[in-house]
Amino acid sequence: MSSLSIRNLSKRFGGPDGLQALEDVSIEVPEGEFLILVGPSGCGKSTLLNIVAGLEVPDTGQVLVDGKPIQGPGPDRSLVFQDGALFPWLSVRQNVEFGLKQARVPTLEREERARRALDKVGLAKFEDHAIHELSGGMRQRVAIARSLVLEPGIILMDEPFSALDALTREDLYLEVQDLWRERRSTVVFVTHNVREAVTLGDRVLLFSARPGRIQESFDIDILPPRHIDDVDVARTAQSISHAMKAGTRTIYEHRQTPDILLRTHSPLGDSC
Ligand SMILES: Nc1ncnc2c1ncn2[C@@H]1O[C@H](COP(=O)(O)OP(=O)(O)OP(=O)(O)O)[C@@H](O)[C@H]1O
Repeated sequence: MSSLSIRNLSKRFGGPDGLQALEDVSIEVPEGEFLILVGPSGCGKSTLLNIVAGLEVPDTGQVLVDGKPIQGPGPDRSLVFQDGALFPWLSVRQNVEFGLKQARVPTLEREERARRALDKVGLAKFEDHAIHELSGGMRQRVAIARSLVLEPGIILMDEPFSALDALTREDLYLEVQDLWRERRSTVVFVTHNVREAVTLGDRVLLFSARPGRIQESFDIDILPPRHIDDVDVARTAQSISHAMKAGTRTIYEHRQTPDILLRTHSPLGDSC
């Protein structure tokens, strides 16, 4: 478990006249917090996660893990992507072992740790399967096992469930809550789905439309385990959605461009 400090991050793509993706974002994530980032499409959530993972370099600002500035990617942080980003030519267990192999962990220990991680996500019986034999939900479980096996202080998750059907997602919400209660990893999780955010998070940070800044912070005090259909979850999600729509409207009105004024749908699509 590690703490994460994000200090005054700004990021622009495409030079001085380019696109300002993030502007002066600062976030303190204490050890063991499950933090969720939500916000309109294109507000810089993935950019922020990539900077924390060490895959992007900010223009200004700093990321510190346990008080020390990061120097690129490291074993203290692992990233779970939307599509799992698994290697199709490797078996399920080989995928989970991959990071351990890179870290030169001895073969027997590697196999043992991979089996334990697969057991935790309910895939013990599938260790020798090929990736193409798995359903979408099973693939995301492999991606989670691959992240857990490295025992990182911080797990970064970028819309890990957005490509899954509703029932599979609901199962995974419960599994993630169980795993997290057991391990208490520090998690930063990006989603478009406000109900998902409230189901999983200790705290939800709402980003403004681009350039991404923190618009509002919501502490989620609903007792776990939470289900996405719980009344309290729905009520809290609704207030976050309202805040998001109000923020987006304010920005649109401020810009006063006709194409934007014509826009009527929610920036969250169907998920809010
Ligand atoms: N490597 C890049 N080069 C140029 N522009 C980029 C790059 N990465 C992101 N952007 C732009 O920066 C802005 C923020 O992108 P980002 O993916 O971080 O937003 P997001 O909030 O995660 O969006 P979504 O919710 O739709 O996934 C977008 O306008 C995007 O097109």
